[in-house]
Amino acid sequence: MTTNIELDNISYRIKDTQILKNISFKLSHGLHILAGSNGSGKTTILRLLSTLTPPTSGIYQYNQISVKKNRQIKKEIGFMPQQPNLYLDLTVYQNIMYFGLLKGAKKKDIGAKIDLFLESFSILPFKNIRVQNLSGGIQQRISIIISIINNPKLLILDEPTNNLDEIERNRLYQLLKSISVNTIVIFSTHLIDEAIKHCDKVIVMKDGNISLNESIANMKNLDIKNYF
Ligand SMILES: Nc1ncnc2c1ncn2[C@@H]1O[C@H](COP(=O)(O)OP(=O)(O)OP(=O)(O)O)[C@@H](O)[C@H]1O
Repeated sequence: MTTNIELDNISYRIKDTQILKNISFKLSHGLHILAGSNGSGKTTILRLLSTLTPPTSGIYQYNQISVKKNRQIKKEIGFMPQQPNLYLDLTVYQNIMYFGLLKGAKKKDIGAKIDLFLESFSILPFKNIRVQNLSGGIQQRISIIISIINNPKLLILDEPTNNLDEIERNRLYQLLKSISVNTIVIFSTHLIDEAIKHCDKVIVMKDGNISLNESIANMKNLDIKNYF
């Protein structure tokens, strides 16, 4: 079955501050960019999609089932947070294995894929190094690998292009594009002009609302910057 998600009238408030305002949209497979200026609500909506943050009101459905009633879906979601959240005293291999097992992947499947992923992100030599000895950029790449190691049906990445050079970013876009053939992939980025060339759909947030939700094919006469 093709995965789909639907947000219906989702709001999120912290004390008296309304951060997300009555957001509704549907997503199915494909590569989606989430854009918007600083503070527009991108991280908040991505955390909500990942189920880490529950909405204050509204309904979030995953394959027509409320996520509140279906804890199993957490295993079908891959999430890369804006700041890597790794065990610093474990090695790269141990971190990926630990989080992969937590997400329900099998040890032998993780073992079979790990070197390929490390190689494709140019970090294979660091496989057995403790994370505390590695730069933020390398930790970022480990965090991307962790988000995809369990073959998620919904893959969410918060600013995955941070700390990556142009070659690595292009490799990432290709990887996400190939995953998105049968997976919902959504990522936030500030590199709109570059990322838009690789994506199927763009969602723009402005002040906690969705100001644009459009397929790239229909964007020809639209200037995305007008929606920021
Ligand atoms: N814990 C909090 N308490 C109060 N306000 C918050 C809290 N977390 C986020 N906000 C506010 O919610 C709004 C949305 O924040 P969010 O981090 O989702 O934006 P963003 O689009 O991801 O920004 P950036 O591009 O800078 O990462 C901002 O105005 C932010 O200040």
